[in-house]
Amino acid sequence: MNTPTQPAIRTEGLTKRFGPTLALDHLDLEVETGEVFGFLGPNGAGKSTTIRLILGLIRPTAGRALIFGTDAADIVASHSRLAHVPADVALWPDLTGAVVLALLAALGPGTDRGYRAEVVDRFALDPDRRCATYSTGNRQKVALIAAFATRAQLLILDEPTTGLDPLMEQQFRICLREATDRGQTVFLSSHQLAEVDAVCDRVGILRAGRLVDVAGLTELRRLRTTELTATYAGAVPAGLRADLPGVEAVHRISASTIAVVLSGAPGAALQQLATDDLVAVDVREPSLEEIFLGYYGGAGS
Ligand SMILES: Nc1ncnc2c1ncn2[C@@H]1O[C@H](COP(=O)(O)OP(=O)(O)OP(=O)(O)O)[C@@H](O)[C@H]1O
Repeated sequence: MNTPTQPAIRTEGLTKRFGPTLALDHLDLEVETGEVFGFLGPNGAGKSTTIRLILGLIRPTAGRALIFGTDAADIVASHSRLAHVPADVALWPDLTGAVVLALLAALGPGTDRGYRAEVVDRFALDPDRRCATYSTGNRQKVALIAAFATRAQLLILDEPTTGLDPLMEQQFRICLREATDRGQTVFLSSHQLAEVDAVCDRVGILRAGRLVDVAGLTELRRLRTTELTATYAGAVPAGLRADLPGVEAVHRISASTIAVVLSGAPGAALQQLATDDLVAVDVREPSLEEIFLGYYGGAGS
């Protein structure tokens, strides 16, 4: 049974090789119960491979994945605790949305039918239509509704909002919040940084099959670079203050203004700047997008 000490997901040296391709390389990851964990990475980084391993759809080359302490290879036991939305939702074309929802409810770990009806309304899904007539976004809605209506302890969502319009994305966020309020854990793979920024507690960043970082969003921002613009009462000093602690780059913006990129915490540099004859200082945190470009830039995926 589930005990509070077991993480929702734990991977230990999880590795998958497809012939010559090392899709996932010794992934060690823990997703705590109750958190919304964002799983990010560029195309081909190994996100879907990780999810398929966690779901027991493919077998690891090495290592293992545990769902609340149960090996992912024990499909029946691990799937009694999770619900899943795949990146490409395929539905039975001749069944209506309503019939598919009933079918998925019968397969899953238990469904709250009242809540499901509410979510069908919120997502403005017409459940009486045949799935063959649904757009990509509508198929995604069916899978999302089915997952959100379960009381599964873990929701695994692979790129869940790619086909949704902004209004529906908003509904998605509401459902997600309600799920976490109920104590459900969410593992969310996404390319959409704004979404991750809005909903995730922590993120794991995957690149070329390797985990490059796991951090809380605030921590991630703080640990990366800070952009600082300093305007002097007179001309900027010779040397453009490239001697400040943590300086990565300095640019002259005008005769009296410099832009400084700092790595790490900006406190020490700010202290030194305090002795300069400044008329204005602007400190800007990098956006999530800039942070990820920093991670993804260079060697590619
Ligand atoms: N069945 C397979 N056979 C061979 N190679 C595969 C297979 N599945 C995935 N790969 C390779 O493994 C690597 C990781 O792919 P994966 O689909 O996990 O990436 P991803 O991060 O989900 O990418 P995307 O964001 O594009 O969905 C890629 O190089 C991919 O080509």
